[in-house]
Amino acid sequence: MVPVRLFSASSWTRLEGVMGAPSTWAGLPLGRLLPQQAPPRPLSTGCADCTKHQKPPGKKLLSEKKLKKHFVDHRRVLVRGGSGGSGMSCFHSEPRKEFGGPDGGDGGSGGHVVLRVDPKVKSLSSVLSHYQGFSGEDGGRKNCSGRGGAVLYIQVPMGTLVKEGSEIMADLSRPGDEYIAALGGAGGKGNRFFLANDNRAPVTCTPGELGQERVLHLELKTVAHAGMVGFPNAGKSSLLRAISNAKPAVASYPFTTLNPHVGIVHYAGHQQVAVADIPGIIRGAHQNRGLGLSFLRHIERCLFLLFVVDLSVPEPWTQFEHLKYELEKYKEGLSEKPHAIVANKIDLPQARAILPQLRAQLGQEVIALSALTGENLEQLLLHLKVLYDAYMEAELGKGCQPLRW
Ligand SMILES: Nc1nc2c(ncn2[C@@H]2O[C@H](COP(=O)(O)OP(=O)(O)OP(=O)(O)O)[C@@H](O)[C@H]2O)c(=O)[nH]1
Ligand SMILES: [Mg+2]
Repeated sequence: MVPVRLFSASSWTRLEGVMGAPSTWAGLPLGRLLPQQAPPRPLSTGCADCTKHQKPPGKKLLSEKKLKKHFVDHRRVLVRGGSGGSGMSCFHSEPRKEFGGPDGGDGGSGGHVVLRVDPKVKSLSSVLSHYQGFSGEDGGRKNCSGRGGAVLYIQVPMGTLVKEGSEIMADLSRPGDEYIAALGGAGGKGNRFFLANDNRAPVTCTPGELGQERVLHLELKTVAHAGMVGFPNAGKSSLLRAISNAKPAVASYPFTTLNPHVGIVHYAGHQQVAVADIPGIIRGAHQNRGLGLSFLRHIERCLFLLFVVDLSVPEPWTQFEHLKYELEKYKEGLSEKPHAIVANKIDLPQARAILPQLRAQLGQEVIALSALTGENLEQLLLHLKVLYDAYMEAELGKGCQPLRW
């Protein structure tokens, strides 16, 4: 199947801002927008006119370093369910009705605290360190039960792993997934509850229970269909920019990308493949060299991998071997995932010369392309679709619900 659009596709990137607004309107010089000599005003007219000449508001693109501050992939959270309301102790009172009997209502139960996946949330930065659920209301007279506490939802990004101690409690990897982080306490009983044949006028009522209290560790592991793995400067971010409209920073120095970015590639029939740009890996990353292990876990969740090799270096095939080695050292079998090898920077003259040698060394299909000029990007997009279709088929064959974007 042929992709609908090659260079433009809707996407989301981690907390990335909207492109900056143009500095002048419609290319007009500022002098033409503002009168040369403003006529004297008889009265102050506020800013209604001045605002016309102000720059239209627009969000600035966040730099990768600022983005790093916003991108949080670990959080320790103390969650406490809401307390139950207390039961009531009172007696029915009505004119000319003696001994009306106990009519104290039960307290409402406390609200749960629930973690819920919101696809719009991209990092754990919005998750606070402490949550207290809503308490239930106390019971009332005339057998009225107290209102139960509302559920408190904490929105988390897709791919959040919930751990208690070292035990994994939940893996929230699909939109709408929920996990009850803390149960609300049960409401207390009113004195009506204690009415019995041998006790016609109980005064006993019980207080509501406290909500459950837990300390949870939330860990974000990016979920995408394809993960781009490569050395720094291999051109991963440039490639993601070329195939989707995600806008990760591109620069000629290593470790430009500090957080994973996800872009969406659109195909015919509203099919969307999510591709993640993972920060560069170097030799010894599993020993925490370079950016180390902190982001290798983002690769774990990707369903298939795109190894991006830089054709401008003298022996590009060693890059592929080192990448595989690092992945294996991090987690056994990680490099065995379905993958494609992408050789970038084919536009450079030395790259064309070295390509046959790379193919011979690897003995596998290599997609040679240029993220800069757009040469041969179609082959990558077609291959991506083949990998995606194979995954969908396998999941549907197993009776599982495949990950759709
Ligand atoms: N000639 C040429 N240069 C490229 C190509 N793709 C990327 N580059 C350049 O290579 C440099 C690194 O590109 P990036 O996309 O930032 O590389 P990266 O793999 O994301 O790097 P890190 O974020 O540091 O891991 C930039 O100067 C790009 O302009 C290409 O196809 N041809
Ligand atoms: Mg990058």
